[in-house]
Amino acid sequence: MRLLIAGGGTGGHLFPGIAVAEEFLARKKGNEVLFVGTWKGIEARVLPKLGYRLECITAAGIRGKGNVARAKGIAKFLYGYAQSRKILKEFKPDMVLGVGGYASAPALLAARGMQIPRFIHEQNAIPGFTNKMLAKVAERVFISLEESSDFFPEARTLLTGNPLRRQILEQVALAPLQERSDDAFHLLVFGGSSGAHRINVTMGEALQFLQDMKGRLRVTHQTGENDLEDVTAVYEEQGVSADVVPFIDSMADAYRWADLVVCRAGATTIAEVTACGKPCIFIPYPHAVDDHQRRNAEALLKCGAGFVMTEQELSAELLAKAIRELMNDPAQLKAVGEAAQGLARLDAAQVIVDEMITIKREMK
Ligand SMILES: CC(=O)N[C@H]1[C@@H](OP(=O)(O)OP(=O)(O)OC[C@H]2O[C@@H](n3ccc(=O)[nH]c3=O)[C@H](O)[C@@H]2O)O[C@H](CO)[C@@H](O)[C@@H]1O
Repeated sequence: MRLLIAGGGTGGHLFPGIAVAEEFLARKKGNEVLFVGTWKGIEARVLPKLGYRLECITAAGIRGKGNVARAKGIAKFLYGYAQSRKILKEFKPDMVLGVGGYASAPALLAARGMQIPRFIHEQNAIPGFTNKMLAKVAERVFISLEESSDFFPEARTLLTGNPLRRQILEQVALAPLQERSDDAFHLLVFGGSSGAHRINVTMGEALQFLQDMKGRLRVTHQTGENDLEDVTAVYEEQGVSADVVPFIDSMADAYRWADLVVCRAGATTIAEVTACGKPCIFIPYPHAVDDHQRRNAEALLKCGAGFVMTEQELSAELLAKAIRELMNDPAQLKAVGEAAQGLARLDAAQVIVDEMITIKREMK
């Protein structure tokens, strides 16, 4: 069978797509996957390295901008639609899965015109415009969180959770076997797939308040592309041992290593840290559509499964205080990690692949 996966832009959309691709390819020798995305998206950097085929189309948002930008968006959409039809004719997929992001709309709509079964996956509690629109033409809408069911037609919506990549699932299986030999404290700081400037700056400033802890503190800090040099310099100045990188290829290794995580609260990040049972201080991105990151984080806070600091309350001193307290309270860290793990759902990719294959067979 052949599966086309459309969308991306950010890691939060792309990585669940990769998780479904892994599951689909593992089902049967000879299964094929093709991704459709854009050159600007994270997919153009990540997929070729992993050995996946990627076709890039032209796509852009067409909502809520000035008239000129809107007209340009529509023209790009129509061009992307024509490109998608051509790709579909050549690849002849049995089914198409949209994972959100600009490229998913032209590809899914072209699939509709060619009567190829179509599916979408929504990662967030509050769906974006593209998925709300595409739900009208999808055979099934797979959702990660109960909250988003209100936005989609009940009869065609299935709660699956957010698909996790094999590297993360393997980490989950390994976790109980791992023991640490040193008494260093491992802190992982990352700001979603593109890094977070505010987290970079605040964490850098927090180091001055953690001087008494620096004997034990080891940090891995993902900065994104822009702040790498500045953040590296701050750790050096403050004498805190750190591995500062623009992007982490193996998040599974990073999670395994970490005793505590400071991060944004994107949907895919949440799915991963809960699966790995990691205690986190979430700093939600305040400009995410409908403030959905805050909602994601608060859902965990409510269950004692994470800590939350909004950007409004965030300060270097407060962040340092929270880190220090948790460094000195392994019992609390353990309890919060376990509560997080209790919320994880691990079989999303399997359920999605099962459902797509079943529906494809029924439609024959
Ligand atoms: C600012 C914004 O609107 N962000 C959205 C975007 O975020 P973003 O792309 O940051 O999404 P998430 O936080 O959900 O996921 C990040 C993904 O990137 C991976 N990763 C991250 C850092 C790294 O160095 N290496 C790496 O592989 C993580 O393992 C994870 O798989 O899409 C998500 C899913 O639609 C939304 O919930 C987020 O709100």
